[in-house]
Amino acid sequence: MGKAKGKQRQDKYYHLAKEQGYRSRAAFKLLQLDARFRFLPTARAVLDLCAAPGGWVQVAVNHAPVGAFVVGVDLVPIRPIRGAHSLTEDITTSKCRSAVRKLMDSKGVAAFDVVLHDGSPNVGGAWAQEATTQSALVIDAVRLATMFLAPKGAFITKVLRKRKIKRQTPFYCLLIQRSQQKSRLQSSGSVRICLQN
Ligand SMILES: C[S@@+](CC[C@H](N)C(=O)[O-])C[C@H]1O[C@@H](n2cnc3c(N)ncnc32)[C@H](O)[C@@H]1O
Repeated sequence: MGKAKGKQRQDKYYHLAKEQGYRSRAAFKLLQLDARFRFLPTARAVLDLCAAPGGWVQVAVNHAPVGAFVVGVDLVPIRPIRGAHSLTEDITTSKCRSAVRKLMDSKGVAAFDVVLHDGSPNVGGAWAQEATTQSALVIDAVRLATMFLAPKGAFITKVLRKRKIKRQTPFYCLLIQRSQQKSRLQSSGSVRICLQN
């Protein structure tokens, strides 16, 4: 079964996003995660990987402290969001890593307190192919998180899980980086977020 399109996508969260000025219904997934884990209110620097059209970036700007350094990265350009920076880059490339580092250096930022990843491959089609490509993106996001996350920082990623009816269900897990071993990420819990009517 393919992804819902057009009117089928216009559920409660689609309308709420329109009402509240969010660019995507995905914004409510991050709002639910933050309501549960409270990682944004103390985040002075947030990196959002695969961020277009920018719903999560909007949530990060609204819920992180005023003046926080918020960066969204995507293959496609993100329309400007007040209080955020954006990079048009492929997160699987070293060019992207260099661009993020350059922007951090220009602002005197040493690490991100929160790294977010809501990436989905830009391909329609077979579930297995989409899930495999999405898993590869998660690995690239973990690599970037390992590189850029501050000690005790939070990394949030989307992982697709297959349901009985063969549709993908986004599944988000929260990982916290260990403070004593900066290069290791330790899972501190996971949560499944489904936006339902
Ligand atoms: C579900 S959307 C993200 C929605 C976003 N969290 C929001 O709230 O607006 C998934 C995004 O992943 C991006 N993407 C897929 N592969 C990518 C890659 N290799 N590098 C950067 N972005 C990628 C797509 O361009 C798409 O914009």
